[in-house]
Amino acid sequence: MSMAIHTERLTKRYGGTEALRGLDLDVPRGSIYAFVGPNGAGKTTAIQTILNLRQPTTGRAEVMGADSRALTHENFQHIGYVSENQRLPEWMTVEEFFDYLRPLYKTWDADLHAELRRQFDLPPGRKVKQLSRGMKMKVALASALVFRPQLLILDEPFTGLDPLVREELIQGLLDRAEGMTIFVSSHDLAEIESFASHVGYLEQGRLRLSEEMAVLAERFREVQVVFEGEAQRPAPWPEDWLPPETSGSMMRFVDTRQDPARWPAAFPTARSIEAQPMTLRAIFVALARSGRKGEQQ
Ligand SMILES: Nc1ncnc2c1ncn2[C@@H]1O[C@H](COP(=O)(O)OP(=O)(O)OP(=O)(O)O)[C@@H](O)[C@H]1O
Repeated sequence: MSMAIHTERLTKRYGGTEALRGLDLDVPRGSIYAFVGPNGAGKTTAIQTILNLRQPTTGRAEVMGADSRALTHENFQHIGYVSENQRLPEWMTVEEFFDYLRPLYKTWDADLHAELRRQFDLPPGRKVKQLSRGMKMKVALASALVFRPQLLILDEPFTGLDPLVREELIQGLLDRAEGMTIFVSSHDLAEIESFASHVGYLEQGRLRLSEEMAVLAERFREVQVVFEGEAQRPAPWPEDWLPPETSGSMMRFVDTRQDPARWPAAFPTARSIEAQPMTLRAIFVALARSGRKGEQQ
């Protein structure tokens, strides 16, 4: 079966800015795929191109087996999309908005609508423009879940929301996740780490890594080396170790292919070598820092 999302050498140029530079992305069906990366890495551009809201400069994308440039109303019956910048019809009440959407979807689920309304505590008679940011995101998410899409694409759904609202949104999402593919871009790494099955790290329009979250967590280790005297780095520095930070007799680096057997040979004058697992946030910071160093070289 095809991937939920598949892109091949996707590029997108805005004038002189290359937002996507040959993006090859595969999102397995049924996964909860976290799409992360520094500001300006191209996440929103990738999402908009995948959804045919923007045209690629070169390359192609497929969504649930269909070419992104040929997506029809029929395809969008199975694709939900919620974005941080989404505009909702401010002049409508919450209920009018749902009444407006209902006839557009064959798979609209009235029971699920009632359930979401209860779970998210949506005020049916309130005008959208009078809702708080968190409430608006709940309305947007409910409107994307209620027709039971096969693929749900979320672009920064948690930005600017308080921790309780985030928790409620995530719960609302996970309660309905079965059988669905969820592709979510976010900077809220602690939240993302708690529920994503896969992660892709985008850097300057290209994927630097894409894998199962558990594999990533197993692969990355922060290694701290304390030396007898001055810290000494091996030459050449291994390619799969991120650049070290050194202070006096101490060195810290990230081994991206956890391989403790190599450490003693690389640091013959070490007094101690200790390694720690890393959170997704720590992995992100290490990758972003090394990406920035790479840019400066
Ligand atoms: N409409 C546009 N016109 C010109 N440049 C754009 C446009 N939209 C995005 N860009 C540029 O393309 C690059 C990628 O932007 P994009 O918004 O896709 O990144 P992002 O990863 O979603 O960033 P963030 O995490 O900050 O939301 C950036 O350099 C941005 O300035």
